[in-house]
Amino acid sequence: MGILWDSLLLLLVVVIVLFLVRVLLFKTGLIYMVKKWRRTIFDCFHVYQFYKVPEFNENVQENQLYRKVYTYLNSLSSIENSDFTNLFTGKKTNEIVLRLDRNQVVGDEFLGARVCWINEEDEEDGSKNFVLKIRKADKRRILSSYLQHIHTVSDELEQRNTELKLFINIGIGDDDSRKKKKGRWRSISFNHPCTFENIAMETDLKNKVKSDLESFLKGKQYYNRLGRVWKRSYLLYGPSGTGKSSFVAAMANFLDYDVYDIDLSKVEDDSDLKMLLLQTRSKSVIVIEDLDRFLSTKSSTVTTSGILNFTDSILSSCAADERIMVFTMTGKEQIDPAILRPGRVDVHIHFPLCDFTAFKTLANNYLGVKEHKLFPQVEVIFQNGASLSPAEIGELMIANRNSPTRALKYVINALQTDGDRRGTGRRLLLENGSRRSISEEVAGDMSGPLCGGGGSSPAVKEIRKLYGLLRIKSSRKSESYDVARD
Ligand SMILES: Nc1ncnc2c1ncn2[C@@H]1O[C@H](COP(=O)(O)OP(=O)(O)OP(=O)(O)O)[C@@H](O)[C@H]1O
Ligand SMILES: [Mg+2]
Repeated sequence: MGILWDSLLLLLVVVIVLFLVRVLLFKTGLIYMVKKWRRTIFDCFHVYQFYKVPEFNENVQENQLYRKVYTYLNSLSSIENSDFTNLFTGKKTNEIVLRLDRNQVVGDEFLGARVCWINEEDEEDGSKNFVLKIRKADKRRILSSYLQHIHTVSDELEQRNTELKLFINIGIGDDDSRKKKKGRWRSISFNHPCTFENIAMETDLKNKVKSDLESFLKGKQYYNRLGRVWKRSYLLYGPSGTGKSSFVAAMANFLDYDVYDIDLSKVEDDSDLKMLLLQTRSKSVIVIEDLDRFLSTKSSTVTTSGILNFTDSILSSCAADERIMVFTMTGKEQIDPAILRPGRVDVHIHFPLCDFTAFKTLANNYLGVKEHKLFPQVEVIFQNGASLSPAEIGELMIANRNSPTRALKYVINALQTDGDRRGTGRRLLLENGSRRSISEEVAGDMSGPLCGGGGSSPAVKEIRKLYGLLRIKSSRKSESYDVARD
């Protein structure tokens, strides 16, 4: 009897002690330490194999697998259990996304096997790798199907994530760029709202460009059969403020392509330009803005032949395909014809100053006005040869959007005082070397929201800042669309 009581008492004591230990472990967080020790002890009885997935290959070209692993790991719920995780706001309101921090470990399970990923980042040269740690005993059984699984999941996630990216190149001398292993492109989300519908442009021309882009998208086999790289190049030329950059954004949105905006002033030399091209991804629009201005600068380090090689040398066949290249410039007269020859630049699109049709599109888009009693007057002014850029007209309309009549009066005034590019007005302006900008003129003459302090409103300043005082005369009669060759 006494032994029975003793045993029961002992059992009770053991249960109480176990309960207290459990409370202690869970309340204090000691449990995590215990788990860690247990894992370390188990690790001693296993042989592991490591696989490294570097961000770039030896030519600093992006490793596609790295991007897939990145997408996959950041979708795992176990990322929460990593010791250090970054929190970012997501695309939706109140959404928070988790991102693995550098040199952190995240665990995963596949077909009953446990694997680990380490997000390695070298502090010295900035190179990044994912390292997969897998038991040798499991390797043969799961490795290839696990990698396949990562491919499938990340492809699905990427398809769901329709966010486009804008890449900009940084200079060799910029902050951490000496750490060459990080590559030269930096990206941000590309949220430009411009679509072809927003652009005031001949409908016919717009449709031609759209169908050209559509047939490009479907043309993989066709290009392959011809033995040509699957890419297409466009030249957008015309005066400032006529919508060239907006058109590039509309193209990217139409195609669902990322945009690579090459800042030539940050390019060291021709071979640097080649490296930048090699580091671009497929399904992208590669833009070089204001090419004419850059090539006319004597001090530029990138040469015409560098641009030629960039557009169609053997090198371009080594870079990712399914690319659109776009060059913008004010006029193509000064450009070496070799750069613009068919094959290098397939389509030339002229962006003229506003005509009456474009003006009506702008009035509809900006003011919601399809017809107005002032339209005939505006039409006559355009017929007499006056014109402004869509940007200038658009700014006046935005600033007066609450009153279409006032907006149209401003536009009429601006066209009359400043729009005659062929008249004496322009010559005088050039001779004097200075003048009041259109908006200042308008503000001085008319009442309205723009009038505060003789044209010092933000809209006026903006126009002046953006488009300068002297603009280049454009030939409005030129053929707008010219498919150079395909
Ligand atoms: N054809 C157009 N249709 C609608 N909006 C336009 C058009 N052209 C210009 N705009 C408006 O004017 C502004 C400036 O246009 P954008 O920057 O595209 O001109 P740009 O031709 O690239 O000028 P620049 O040669 O100075 O770079 C944009 O906000 C755009 O909305
Ligand atoms: Mg532009």
